[in-house]
Amino acid sequence: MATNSSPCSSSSTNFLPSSYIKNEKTVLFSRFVVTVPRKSTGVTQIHSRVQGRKCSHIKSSNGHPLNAVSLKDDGKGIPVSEAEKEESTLSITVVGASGDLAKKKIFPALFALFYEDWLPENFTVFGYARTKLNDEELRNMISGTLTCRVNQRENCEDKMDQFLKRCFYHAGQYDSEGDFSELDSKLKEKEAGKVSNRLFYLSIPPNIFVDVVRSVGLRASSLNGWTRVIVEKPFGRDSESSGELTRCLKQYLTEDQIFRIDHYLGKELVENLSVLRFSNLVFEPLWSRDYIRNVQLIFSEDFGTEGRGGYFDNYGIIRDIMQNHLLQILALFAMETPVSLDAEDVRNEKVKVLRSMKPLKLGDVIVGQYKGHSKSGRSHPAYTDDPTVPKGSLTPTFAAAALFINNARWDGVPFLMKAGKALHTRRAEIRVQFRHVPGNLYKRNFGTDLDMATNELVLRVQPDEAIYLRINNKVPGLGMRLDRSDLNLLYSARYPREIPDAYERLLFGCHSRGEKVVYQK
Ligand SMILES: NC(=O)C1=CN([C@@H]2O[C@H](COP(=O)(O)OP(=O)(O)OC[C@H]3O[C@@H](n4cnc5c(N)ncnc54)[C@H](OP(=O)(O)O)[C@@H]3O)[C@@H](O)[C@H]2O)C=CC1
Ligand SMILES: O=C1O[C@H](COP(=O)(O)O)[C@@H](O)[C@H](O)[C@H]1O
Repeated sequence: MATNSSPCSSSSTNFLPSSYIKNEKTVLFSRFVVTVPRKSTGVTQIHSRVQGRKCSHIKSSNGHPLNAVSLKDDGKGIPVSEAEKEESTLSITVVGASGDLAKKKIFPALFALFYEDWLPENFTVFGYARTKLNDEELRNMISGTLTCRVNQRENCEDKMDQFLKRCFYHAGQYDSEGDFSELDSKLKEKEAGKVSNRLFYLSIPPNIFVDVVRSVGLRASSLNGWTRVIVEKPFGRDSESSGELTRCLKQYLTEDQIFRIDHYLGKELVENLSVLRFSNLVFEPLWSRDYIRNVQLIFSEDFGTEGRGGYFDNYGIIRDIMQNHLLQILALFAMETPVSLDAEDVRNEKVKVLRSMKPLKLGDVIVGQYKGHSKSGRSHPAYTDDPTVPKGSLTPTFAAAALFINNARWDGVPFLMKAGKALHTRRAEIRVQFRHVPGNLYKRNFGTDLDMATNELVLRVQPDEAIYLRINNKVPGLGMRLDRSDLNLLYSARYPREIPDAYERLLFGCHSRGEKVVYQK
């Protein structure tokens, strides 16, 4: 078992299986969400007017703006003036730049932010990993994954060239302070004496998080601006290992510098969940056990681990998808109305939901693992055929679970989570099934299957983002035939603009804390 006195090295991180929900709180910084441990510095939002525009600054409870916190000032923070902001630089280092997430999501998201002018004037992107590459090789590697918005292709090539010229690479070991010192020198060169803000995205396996944070903290943090580190999941395997990881990270960073993100909370439809519920009178009165029969949270992918087995096999689908992405959605869905949209208020309501949850029983869970099969002349390998998966592995790649919230609003309503890899389709949905109409006058028209006639509200998170409500209506004509139809808000029809990727929202939030978003509207 991990103890307070154990050393914070990767090899000492002892992961034990069980739930690790209880130790965490979720903070919503206006446009994105991070989880922080319970005793973290609180945040509050204050409003002021800058140049005639209303804007929000998020302040830490120590009274300083969070965006002024520098590692070297021990987390106490130094206020940054507007003039200093003009003169500041932003350096974004993608640690693990050679990996799957970096190539698929992080570099493309950074390019999209640049394309849309959401990055500051002075910025530099660095890739860091062990793989030996030079700047040009990094640029070649990522250029294939950068895409322009479908509806905004003008100057796309130019913009890509401009972006790639700002991308550099440094090869190094994750536990080498010397290698991070060299990175620091390269960063300083690009920052050219300006106030330097540094963002490190840890796109690496979790067993090396602490090594990197130590090296960053000791050798590559900013001396005159802020330093922030973004980590996604898995943030430990259970309560103890999650706490241990926090303790280790906090030896080198203050809480304000650690951004624990969940990229599902950056998805457009997940952001819209609260808007739908709290800004439309029609839904909130129905949002309880009185009207809702069950809630389904569904994640499926039509591809397998495909070389990510080394990571996946240690975690399985429950820790990869359910404990974080689906549980965050569940908490947002089920929470009471927060006092305000401020981070702390939303987080507090979500924590109450998690604390009211009935511990999951083995009998309420099923697990499975995908097998190989052939379809239309193509063969699809089994999970254990993946060379990165240990032979004979029993790690689940599919799970379904019924969860219950023991509170006045949700008592007895099953929240059904289903998640799987290598299934038939790729989709993520929230499906809300309502109760039957009591004494339904039209039941004869529906036949025996009353379930067919119940209303359903669906938030299709991806692909083809949509919100639709299944209702019953009369088929036009002299007879009385009923039909089921969808009142459908299909995003591609209503909003022809491409929807930003979740990582764009999160990366933007981490470097700006949403200030530009607030300025704009
Ligand atoms: N892929 C995804 O869709 C998502 C991933 N994540 C999280 O992001 C992080 C990165 O994921 P992903 O890119 O898929 O991971 P990868 O397995 O692709 O690893 C990223 C890089 O880390 C280095 N690396 C890999 N294994 C080791 C090791 N055992 N020891 C030291 N370095 C290693 C490699 O770089 P090099 O050898 O060049 O040093 C590799 O290119 C993980 O924490 C993952 O859980 C979160 C959400 C989604
Ligand atoms: O966190 C993860 O998410 C991806 C799926 O993300 P999406 O945004 O493409 O839906 C999943 O493939 C991966 O296993 C998991 O680690």
